[in-house]
Amino acid sequence: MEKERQIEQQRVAMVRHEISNQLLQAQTVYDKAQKERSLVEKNYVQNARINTFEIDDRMETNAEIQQQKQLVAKNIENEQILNKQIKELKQLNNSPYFGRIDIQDSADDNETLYIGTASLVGSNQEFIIYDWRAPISSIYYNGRLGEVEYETPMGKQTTNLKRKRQFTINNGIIKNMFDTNELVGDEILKSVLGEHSDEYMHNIVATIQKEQNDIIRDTKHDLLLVQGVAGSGKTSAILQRIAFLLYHSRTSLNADQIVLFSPNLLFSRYISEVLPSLGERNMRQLTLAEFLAQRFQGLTVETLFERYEKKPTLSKKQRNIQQLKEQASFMQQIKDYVASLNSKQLQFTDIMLGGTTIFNHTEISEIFANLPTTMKTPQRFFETKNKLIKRLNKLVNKESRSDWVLEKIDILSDEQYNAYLENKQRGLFQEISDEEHYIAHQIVKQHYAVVYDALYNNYFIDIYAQYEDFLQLNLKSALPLFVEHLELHKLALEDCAPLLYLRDLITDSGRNHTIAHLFIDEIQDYTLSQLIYLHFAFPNAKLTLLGDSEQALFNPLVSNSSLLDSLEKTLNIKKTRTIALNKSYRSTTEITNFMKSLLPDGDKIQAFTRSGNKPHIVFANDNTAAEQALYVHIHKALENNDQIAIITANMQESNQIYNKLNKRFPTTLLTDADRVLPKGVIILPIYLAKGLEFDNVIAYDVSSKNYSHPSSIGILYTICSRAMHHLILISIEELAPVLSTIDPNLYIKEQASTF
Ligand SMILES: Nc1ncnc2c1ncn2[C@@H]1O[C@H](COP(=O)(O)OP(=O)(O)OP(=O)(O)O)[C@@H](O)[C@H]1O
Repeated sequence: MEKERQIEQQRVAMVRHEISNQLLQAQTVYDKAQKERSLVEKNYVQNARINTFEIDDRMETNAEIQQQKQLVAKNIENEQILNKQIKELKQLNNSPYFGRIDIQDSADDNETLYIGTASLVGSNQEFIIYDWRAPISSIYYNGRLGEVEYETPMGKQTTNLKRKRQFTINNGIIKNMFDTNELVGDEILKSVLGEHSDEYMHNIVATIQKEQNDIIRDTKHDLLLVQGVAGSGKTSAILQRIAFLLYHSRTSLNADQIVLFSPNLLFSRYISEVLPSLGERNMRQLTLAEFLAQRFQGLTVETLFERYEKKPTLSKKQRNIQQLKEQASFMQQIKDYVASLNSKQLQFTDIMLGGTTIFNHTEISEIFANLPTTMKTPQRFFETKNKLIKRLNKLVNKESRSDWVLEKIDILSDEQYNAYLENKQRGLFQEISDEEHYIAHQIVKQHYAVVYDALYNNYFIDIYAQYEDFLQLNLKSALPLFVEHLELHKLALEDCAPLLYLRDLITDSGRNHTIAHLFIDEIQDYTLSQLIYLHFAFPNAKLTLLGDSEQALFNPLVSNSSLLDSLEKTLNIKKTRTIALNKSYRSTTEITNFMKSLLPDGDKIQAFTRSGNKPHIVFANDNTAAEQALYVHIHKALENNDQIAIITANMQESNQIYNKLNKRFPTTLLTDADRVLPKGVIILPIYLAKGLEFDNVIAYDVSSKNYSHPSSIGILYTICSRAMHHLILISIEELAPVLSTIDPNLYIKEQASTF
């Protein structure tokens, strides 16, 4: 093998030499392109300044400026392509590839292929490195030695896989090299997983596992539901999937057409480096709270976290109402309600400017009522809007002749006058009166801009009053609380999806047809009504939904099959596929075995063989003893590590611990507005730790006081599954029932000393 290693090392050197050459060339072209652009830009600024008094000159200048503008845009595009190329080459220079496959199509047709994060083509058009996303590269992830199949644009192909080799190359030096018959050899994976947690998630391109590869390369389904146990690589796989899709459909898909809903802002930042590390631009990323806040400006929308914090205080009646609003049937009721709306029911509202009513709600209502009843509500609404805009245009025309406007023109400075002319050059009008009329029109249009805005944005319907009407007819008991919230400019989370659905169905707006892929992480935290709305809001998007029903913090636990069943029925999607990931990679075997024993059906979870310490359960008789144990474990962890996460059931607990710790340690209490995970001691409630992982985790306090309800098992499981290497649970007085039933061999029992 040593000889082989030398040969491979020589090849790495040869490839790096080629990369350096290409890098130099690309850099030269890039520098040239940049110089050219700045020259064109300079020219453009000078031309734009040219005196434009003579009409002929002006027209010529305009054409020239347009041409230069296009030139600049083209140059920028070129530069972006070159920039991407340079980045890819730099990355390849450090680690040109991670895999090699030797294949044999026929007896005398042997081929050796190297696989890396991007492809590298030599001067004779030969592939020195294959991109991991190329069809042939899938053999590396999928095939055992022998006859293997792979998909190509021309259909299935078969070949004979003779050898599979894995590398870890750093700075051009082969650190590790294995020949393997495993799907992807455990050795390299083990060493990757043994590393410390990082501020940013890493890509898994070199060690993608077969089931993950299925998720990544699926292009046949419109709904892909990934149900994976904690730490099974769901998030990692979908980020790789995004990179794959961008490559697979590179002529028709760009990163702006992909939206990922992530559970919180910390997570958004945590995963933000994965796509760039694969040479791709990041998709659009947002949390549900951000999405809703954008749509309900002026109101304070309850977040999932606020709701979680107040859950214990809700009455049974409130909880029932909440659940009703979150079901698919409620959204169907909204749909039926809109379909059967009559003109009298529509809650039109006055459009005002300053203190003056421009359109009165009765006038709007009459316009709507006079439209043919054969038209559907959204069509009638649209026609009403058109008529209102026409009336406003008429008003603007009429008003532009009024005295106040003419007086205003008289006192305009040259600068203001030109600003009103916008792109229209002085003198393009035949008569001076035409120019003045144009200016007058502009002035009045500006005066009525807010009214135009209100019409375009459909503000002539009071959607909240409409929802009240709907509740009055369909769920009367929910009305008082909704009204009470609204008076305080607040909106409960469960009302958001139905309200948006109602608004969009009536106004035929709010939908984004350009999004081609919608990814939702932590799907178990979404209600059916939210999913129905998101599917409606992004009608052309294929869905990739991933979650772990066991990590349901906010909603009742739903099994995989019933979730898929409801999604298929309610979203009406035909081509669906579910993929289960049962192997957990994040934590050591000991931690995985511990956390799986918390679940009734935890047996399905397989631990990846990476050994470490058993978790500790610390039993404390009182608060003082628990705090002492906490200090000791923090000290110990910080000796070898620069970060430790203390995860609690809720914010109140986090707050209390923070007050105790912040004088002793560099401590940060995280909130839902935080994006950065600092070093030192970090304290956070479990919902903010979603999707994240830490070397060291302390779960505080795991007593029955916090975790006696059966639904809290999911919370404990989620907390424990955040730990990669070390897990400590501290309990005060009576241990949570679920923990007291765990096999004592799975953890180390520790008694906190009382001082
Ligand atoms: N094929 C793989 N190669 C290397 N590392 C992997 C692989 N799959 C998963 N991992 C690692 O395992 C850890 C967990 O992965 P990830 O966060 O994607 O899992 P998840 O299923 O989304 O977890 P959770 O639902 O618990 O938040 C990460 O550190 C990730 O890098």
